[in-house]
Amino acid sequence: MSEPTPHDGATPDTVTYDVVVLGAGAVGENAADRAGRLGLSVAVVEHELVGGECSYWACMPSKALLRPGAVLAAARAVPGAAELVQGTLDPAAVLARRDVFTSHWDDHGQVEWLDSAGIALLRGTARFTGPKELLVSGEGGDTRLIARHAVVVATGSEAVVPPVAGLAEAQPWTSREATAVEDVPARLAILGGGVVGVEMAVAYRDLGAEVTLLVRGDRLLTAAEPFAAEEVAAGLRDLGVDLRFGTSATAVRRDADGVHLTVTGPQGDGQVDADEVLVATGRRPRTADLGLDVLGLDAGGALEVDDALQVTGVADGWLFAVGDVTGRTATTHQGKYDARVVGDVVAARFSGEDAAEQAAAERDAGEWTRYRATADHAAVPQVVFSRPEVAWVGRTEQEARDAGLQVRAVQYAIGSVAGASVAADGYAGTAQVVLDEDRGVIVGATFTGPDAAELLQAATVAVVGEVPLDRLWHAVPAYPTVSEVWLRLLETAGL
Ligand SMILES: Cc1cc2nc3c(=O)[nH]c(=O)nc-3n(C[C@H](O)[C@H](O)[C@H](O)COP(=O)(O)OP(=O)(O)OC[C@H]3O[C@@H](n4cnc5c(N)ncnc54)[C@H](O)[C@@H]3O)c2cc1C
Ligand SMILES: NC(=O)c1ccc[n+]([C@@H]2O[C@H](COP(=O)([O-])OP(=O)(O)OC[C@H]3O[C@@H](n4cnc5c(N)ncnc54)[C@H](O)[C@@H]3O)[C@@H](O)[C@H]2O)c1
Repeated sequence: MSEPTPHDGATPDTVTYDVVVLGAGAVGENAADRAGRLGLSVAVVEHELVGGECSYWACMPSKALLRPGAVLAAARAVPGAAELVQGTLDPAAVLARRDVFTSHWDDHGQVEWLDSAGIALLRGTARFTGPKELLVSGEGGDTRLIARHAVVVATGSEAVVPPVAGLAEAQPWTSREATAVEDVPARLAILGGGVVGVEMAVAYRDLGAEVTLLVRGDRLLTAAEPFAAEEVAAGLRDLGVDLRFGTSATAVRRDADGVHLTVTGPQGDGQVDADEVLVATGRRPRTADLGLDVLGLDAGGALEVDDALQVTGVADGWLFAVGDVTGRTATTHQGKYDARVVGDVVAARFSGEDAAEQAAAERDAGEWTRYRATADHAAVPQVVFSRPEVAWVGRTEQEARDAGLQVRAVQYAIGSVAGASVAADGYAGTAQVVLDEDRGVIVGATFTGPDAAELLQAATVAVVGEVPLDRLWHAVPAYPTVSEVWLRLLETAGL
């Protein structure tokens, strides 16, 4: 391994590493790990908790909040078990289990992992002072940090609070407060019908809150198939969520009785009263304070990258970016995929003689090689852990048509397969594949229903592998499983 060294002739608090990763979220951690595998020295800089948003305020705590309600619903759908499941969730026990998943917001375990992987950790806030040069401001003072070869920016994203009169002053929740809650409010108002709004509406209904979900458009989850969004809307209403489409908050005020939202919608103007208001109106890349202007880049914007995750418009090929900060991926799994790619690219390009073969392979790399993040364009999986769950991969029918593909969408009611009827009485869910008629392959798939997420990987393999339908016909699903829907989809498609 090439050792980190004090910078020649510089002050003692200047350190140099081959590769510097900014941000130790799930994505930065993965990039750092792979970049170091061929011997480069790697440091990550982190100013909050090692593990980032996903571990402490996003994926893990939100799924820990959602899982108990899903289990309860599953038990209630099976007579014999249903009779034993009485009452509602125990919020204190749900939150206690959530606290275990967040390690009580202590990053000790993740720091140990960094250490075991040979990655140095610098605690503090990083800011560029020039190409490959950063200032890290931490509790112990400032450190000049030099990257010998490459910098990978993985600083993530943060919630946007829209400019609604009085909203910021009313101290709204973002996803951070919603996932780290200690006392469940009796009434929660949510702004935004995207993934965060939908998941938190389910979680807080499960925890016993009255939930009002305000959606300015006419549908939920705009990236999903319209039929899936409609099923989620019906599911929220069944749970007792007050779901209002075409409704915006125009002013917000907090007083001793809680928060009061002035809203305008199809029924005219009105007021929604709640104890807390959750803003779930999207996120922006964390680049505002990174000093990007010294590199000639726009502060506050996403860092645009190519398929090798190299930032476009920066000379000499030393700057890379991955994860939410790129605006290219918005999930942990896809960000980590890009992180594996960027780590391999950096290791191959900069490890010198130790990696001559890899360097040549990387130089000549094309689509679907380990050095190019091709799946980001064609096969991104997404799961919304709502009730019903929604899982999709690849293109929606409309996206495929917009891309000029000749497609046909084929649907099947999942509840009609034997495995689903065993899994739950009244299993409600839909499977759809989008078929490219010219090539005879699947370019997109969507599943709704209990545990729909677990149907997704088979679809992802089919899309990434561009498996011809007449070969897929030979992939026989076991009986009686929910996956049998694959056979029914192919039969419906005419095989
Ligand atoms: C409520 C919620 C639920 C979600 N659920 C899921 C899910 O179930 N599945 C899924 O795949 N995705 C989910 N996501 C998305 C997922 O959380 C993000 O895609 C993922 O966290 C992005 O990882 P990242 O490493 O790019 O950024 P982050 O996790 O935000 O990490 C960036 C790190 O950089 C640090 N940092 C920033 N600036 C600096 C600086 N200047 N100096 C030093 N350190 C800095 C930050 O402190 C942070 O630790 C969810 C998001 C939300 C909000
Ligand atoms: N299960 C998962 O994978 C998961 C879970 C949660 C979040 N995430 C990720 O986190 C990201 C952020 O989620 P999100 O739900 O905040 O964003 P989003 O972009 O999914 O949804 C934001 C919603 O807010 C609406 N909106 C925007 N501005 C508004 C305004 N001024 N007033 C009213 N409504 C407004 C939008 O129309 C949209 O419906 C997503 O990209 C998602 O991929 C993933």
